[in-house]
Amino acid sequence: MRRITVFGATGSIGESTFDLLMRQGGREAAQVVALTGGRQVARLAEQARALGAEVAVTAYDDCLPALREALAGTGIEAAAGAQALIEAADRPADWIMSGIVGAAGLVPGFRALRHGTTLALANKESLVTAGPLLLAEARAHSARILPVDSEHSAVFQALVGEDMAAVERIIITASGGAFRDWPIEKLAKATVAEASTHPNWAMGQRITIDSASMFNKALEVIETYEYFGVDASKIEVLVHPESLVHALVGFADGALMAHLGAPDMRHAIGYALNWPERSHLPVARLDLAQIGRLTFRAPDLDRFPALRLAREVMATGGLAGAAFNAAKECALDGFIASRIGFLDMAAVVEETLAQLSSCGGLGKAPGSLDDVLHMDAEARRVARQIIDTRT
Ligand SMILES: NC(=O)C1=CN([C@@H]2O[C@H](COP(=O)(O)OP(=O)(O)OC[C@H]3O[C@@H](n4cnc5c(N)ncnc54)[C@H](OP(=O)(O)O)[C@@H]3O)[C@@H](O)[C@H]2O)C=CC1
Ligand SMILES: CC(=O)[C@@H](O)[C@H](O)COP(=O)(O)O
Ligand SMILES: [Mn+2]
Repeated sequence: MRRITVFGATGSIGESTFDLLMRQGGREAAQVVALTGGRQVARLAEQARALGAEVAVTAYDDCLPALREALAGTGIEAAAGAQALIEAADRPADWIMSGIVGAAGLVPGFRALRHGTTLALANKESLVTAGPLLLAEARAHSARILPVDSEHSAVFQALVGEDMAAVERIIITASGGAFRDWPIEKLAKATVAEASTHPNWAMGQRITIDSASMFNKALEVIETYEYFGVDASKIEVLVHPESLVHALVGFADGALMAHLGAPDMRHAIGYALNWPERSHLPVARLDLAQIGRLTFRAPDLDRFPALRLAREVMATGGLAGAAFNAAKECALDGFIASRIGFLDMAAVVEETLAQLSSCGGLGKAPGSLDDVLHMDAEARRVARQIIDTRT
């Protein structure tokens, strides 16, 4: 039986993965090795029981007693903390979902690659912060990374059997998020509750707010750049409010291959789970006659400066992606805590990059994961200082 581990099992990606595993036969069809979560230990224990996992891991030490209690008498091991996440990554598995949110997902996923696993990568931050290192690690250990972010899964699918040399452009779509049509004056006063509602997708709060600020799309442009290895000038963002076309690939002969599907992450997760085959998935089928029309427009870089910053990050290269992501995570924390306003998030990230750039070293290629983690910590320190001066 295939051995499977899910990092971030209690989150939005994790729950969709859990749903598919259960539908595909649960413990009868797969040997579930490890399930990991954070504070939702009751749910983590429930999932571990349902799938007969070998071990359940919470990221937080103070959650361990509750997890142990919830798993008492089941024979399922309970563990906690950063080291336990690494040990979970070291348990041999054929397929691993990387579904932790934020840079916290980098180390466990990176570690799993050394065992030659197939890593289904939802955690876009891994590629943004350490793309070249991650891909090199996969190559070194004959491991495989399959993209799970909906746009990147769509591009991956459009590229099957194609020659990368014939790719003229990659277009990833953006819903435009909660504030697609808001004027800039209104954006300045946007609340956390308003930013936490996505027009089309049901996702975790952090990516939902990133979608509203377009930081999600900014991360995804860099993710495209790192994963598919195309020149930054070939990557375009297209606002598509319906979120039915997920990406398009343009070829040398002028053909545009589009990927369409319902806004349901079980498609991209299921594709990675069943790859290289396609199996039935419980996602809605599109009735295009009923839908009638699809709309597209160019993104507005004045209201959503994150997209402009992503271009600067790609031009700088090296450790700029790690700094960008870390500053963005701190700015997002600041917004969620109502310490800074919605538009301040981009200002904090831009200022952090400017300060780090003036110190030099932002464009230096990381020699190891330690270099990435060091830049991550440094960018958080600078971003927090900037947030402090604004509050
Ligand atoms: N949701 C979606 O549809 C999509 C998500 N993605 C990407 O997938 C990743 C997960 O997103 P999403 O599922 O929305 O996020 P959620 O916030 O819904 O879930 C995050 C998961 O990670 C756990 N977690 C949180 N913080 C930590 C930490 N510091 N260390 C270890 N585990 C932690 C959470 O545990 P707990 O909840 O128990 O505290 C939960 O299991 C992100 O990188 C996101 O960008 C990409 C495309 C679509
Ligand atoms: C489902 C998925 O892949 C998300 O990353 C999605 O792209 C978010 O929607 P936005 O297009 O609004 O950022
Ligand atoms: Mn996406």
